[in-house]
Amino acid sequence: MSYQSGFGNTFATEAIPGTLPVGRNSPQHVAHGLYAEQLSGTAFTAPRADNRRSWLYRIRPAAVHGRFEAMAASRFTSDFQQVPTPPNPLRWDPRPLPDAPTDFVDGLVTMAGNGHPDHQSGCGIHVYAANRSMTERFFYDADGELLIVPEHGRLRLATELGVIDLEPQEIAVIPRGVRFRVELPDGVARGYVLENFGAALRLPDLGPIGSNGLAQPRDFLTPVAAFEDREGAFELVAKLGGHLWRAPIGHSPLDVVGWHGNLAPYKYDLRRFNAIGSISFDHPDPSIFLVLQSVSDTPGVDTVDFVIFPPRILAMRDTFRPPWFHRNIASEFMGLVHGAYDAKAGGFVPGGASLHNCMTGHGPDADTFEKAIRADTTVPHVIEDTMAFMFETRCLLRPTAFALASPQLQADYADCWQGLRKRFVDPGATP
Ligand SMILES: O=C(O)Cc1cc(O)ccc1O
Ligand SMILES: [Fe+2]
Repeated sequence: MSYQSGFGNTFATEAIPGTLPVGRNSPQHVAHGLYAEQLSGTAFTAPRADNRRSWLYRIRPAAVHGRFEAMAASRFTSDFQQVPTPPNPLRWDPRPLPDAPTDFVDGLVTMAGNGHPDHQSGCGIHVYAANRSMTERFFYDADGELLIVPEHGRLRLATELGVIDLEPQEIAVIPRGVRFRVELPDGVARGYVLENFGAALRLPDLGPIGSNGLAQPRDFLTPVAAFEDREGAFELVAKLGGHLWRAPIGHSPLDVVGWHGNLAPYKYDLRRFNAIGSISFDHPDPSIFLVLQSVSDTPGVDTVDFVIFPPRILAMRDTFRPPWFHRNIASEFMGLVHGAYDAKAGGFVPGGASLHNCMTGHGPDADTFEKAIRADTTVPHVIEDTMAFMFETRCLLRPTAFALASPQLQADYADCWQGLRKRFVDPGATP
């Protein structure tokens, strides 16, 4: 498997030499009898720094397929108004792996979200559990870009623009509209998906951190061109306007022999993240762990942030080192892909999830608190074997009816704080 390195770079790649036209995009005749097709991911007139588009040279244009018919209502949805959103902290155990044959698309269920794809704002948060590779079936999401976070089992993402091999602790991003299928090299797979309806994810500015640190551009990998020349009775599934549609297609749409441009899928190994933290005192805001952001029209207030909590060393002295108790305007959906999370002694396990919505009080559980106030903060504490993440949103994250009725929802989650006894000693009170 080979990749091209760099975030948002303009790439040029061909699986057959001489495929790409030189000095132009759409010659009268494309090499090898291919069709030229542009895929644009931003408005044609978007500023150059934001503008994303690629030119695809393919065996058949994307328009060659049968008529789309609506699929039955699915648990993979953009309907976030199904039920009122409770202010309770919510936490889920991992979803069991399926017994019945289930591919990646069938295995997607929506946990929460906000906004709507019609308005290009907000996001859907989904989890997948699958046990069957897609072979005769292809998918694209016109509603949003997909950030895939595997937790269990590897994925092979065969996309129009090339093949990405992905394992837990890595992530992949598939741009809006790019067709792909998902193979499961381990036979089973489970993980999380962020469907970003807003502006394409980008690397944050680093401000005073300087020109290096956090996720570094060269660690983002985009596949080289790879194509399939396959014919058969296949199916193309699309998500548009919050609904799933299916059309018959007589060939593999992964038939792009060469492409150039800056709109392309990519992967990133979260273990490459260069964590920055406090080396004096106090626990910093989690924005120091920002990997990718979808900026909104309000400066500094993102539609959605992808944040990770990677292995790191806590050196802060005379400090309560775990995350503080807090209430935020932002809403926080968390998942765990490896190990344990330092704010929760138990109950939050790989494949599980939690949701702390706007202004819902939360923080370290009672056990973590007790340990942290006893810790010797003159010595560094090495946090190893961990990889938690957060999808943090500007707007309320509304759980679906499915998520709230799920048998994996932990009825007793809020109990983890109820043992935080009163410690107050009023110095003015008579003993
Ligand atoms: O709630 C959480 O565990 C996520 C989180 C971590 C942190 O270090 C600071 C704030 C925050 O919301
Ligand atoms: Fe939080």
